[in-house]
Amino acid sequence: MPSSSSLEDQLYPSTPGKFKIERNHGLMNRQVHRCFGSSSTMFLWALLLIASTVSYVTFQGVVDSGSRYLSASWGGIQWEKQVRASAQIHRQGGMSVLVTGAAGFIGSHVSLALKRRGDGVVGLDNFNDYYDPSLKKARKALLQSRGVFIVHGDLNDAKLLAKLFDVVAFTHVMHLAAQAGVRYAMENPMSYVNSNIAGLVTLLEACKTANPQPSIVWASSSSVYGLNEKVPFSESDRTDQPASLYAATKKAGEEITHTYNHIYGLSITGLRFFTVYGPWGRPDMAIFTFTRNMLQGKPITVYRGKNRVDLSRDFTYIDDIVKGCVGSLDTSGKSTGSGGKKRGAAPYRIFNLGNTSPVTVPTLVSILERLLKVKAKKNIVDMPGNGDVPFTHANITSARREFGYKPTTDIQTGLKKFVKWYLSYYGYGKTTLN
Ligand SMILES: O=C(O)[C@H]1O[C@H](OP(=O)(O)OP(=O)(O)OC[C@H]2O[C@@H](n3ccc(=O)[nH]c3=O)[C@H](O)[C@@H]2O)[C@H](O)[C@@H](O)[C@@H]1O
Repeated sequence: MPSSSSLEDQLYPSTPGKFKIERNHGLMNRQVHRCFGSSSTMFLWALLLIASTVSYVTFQGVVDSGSRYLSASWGGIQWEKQVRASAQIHRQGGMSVLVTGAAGFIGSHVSLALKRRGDGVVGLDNFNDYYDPSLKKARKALLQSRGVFIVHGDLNDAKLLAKLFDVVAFTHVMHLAAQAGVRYAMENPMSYVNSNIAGLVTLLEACKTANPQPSIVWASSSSVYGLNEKVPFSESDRTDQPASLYAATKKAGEEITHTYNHIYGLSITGLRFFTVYGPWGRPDMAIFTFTRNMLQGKPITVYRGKNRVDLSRDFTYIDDIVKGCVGSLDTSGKSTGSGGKKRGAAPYRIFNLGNTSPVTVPTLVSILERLLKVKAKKNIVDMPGNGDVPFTHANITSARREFGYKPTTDIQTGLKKFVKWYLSYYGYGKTTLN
């Protein structure tokens, strides 16, 4: 039978602030005695207290795990069935690919292309509101109609990633989830750190632990070339003078993936995309905002570089990028590690995926004017120092040599396809395109 002092010990364990506690002891003793009267009733009260504490803790546990399943949209038998069905391979020698950012612009296109040729595809996306999530939901519906299931979850959810690798032995990961946009990094820097650094590491940790380890192809960016002036940009050019935090996080991603390749034998391919555009594109990008504003009769802001030089971009059409992504996956080579241990050297590759024909922003606007039959109201302003670079231009020799990458869509053709999609998606009815 515990003495009253042992109960007091539980209430007031020995601490460095002993003097104060002893002072309170007397008071506590008096209160305890007033409440409990005799030592036997005190014991009963003690039992009751312990029992209620235990049942409270147990109840909290149930509530916690219950709320995780209630709030998380993943887990359960039905969910696992959907994941497995989506990952099913329907061609000989096919692969099962986890596509992160599958409800995004490039992710949705790559997912569809892989599924179309018979590969297994499972998407992962957190459907954040960096831009209108209804567009992401529409892409999701499209993918769902083609048999691609998108898991609603976050890259930083290590438990979810472990579960996914538990349910499916993915052969490849196409990592396209990221915080994109060069200028938004001034507004919300931490979102870049969360997605492009922390999220990337969480994913790599899951990949390194997975057995078998998948091969990883992931989205870097042309922005890593930063303030370089030598054109066209080659993969071996310096990438140590980024102009935005976005670019810095992508550059960091290249270093981080190198570490995982080196230590754990993960096969890694980084793709430096050059201003990708096309149907289902990103609403934060210039082609999208220009089109929207011009159709709504609103002005557009056209940035201009130093000495009134026009800015230019190596705008690359989505279908060409998809071919580059699929080519990278097909030639990625295997990861060598298992159980978190490296068993040999694995490929580490970086490729530019651009169009090789830069176009100035004013030229872009004039093509849109012709296609939309609208005269743009242009505000021409000096390029603010918020992350932009004056020009980009890709050298694609490496990607051509490794997997026959050869962009075939010029800006006129690509913009025509984009505008056609835009008009139909946003209900502008039938417009004949020139
Ligand atoms: O290639 C890349 O690495 C990057 O391409 C784009 O970045 P950016 O080239 O800046 O694409 P846009 O935001 O569409 O801008 C295209 C051009 O239009 C200009 N622009 C943009 C917005 C605007 O209001 N006015 C304007 O003149 C920009 O200065 C730039 O020269 C993407 O937003 C990045 O996520 C991607 O990583």
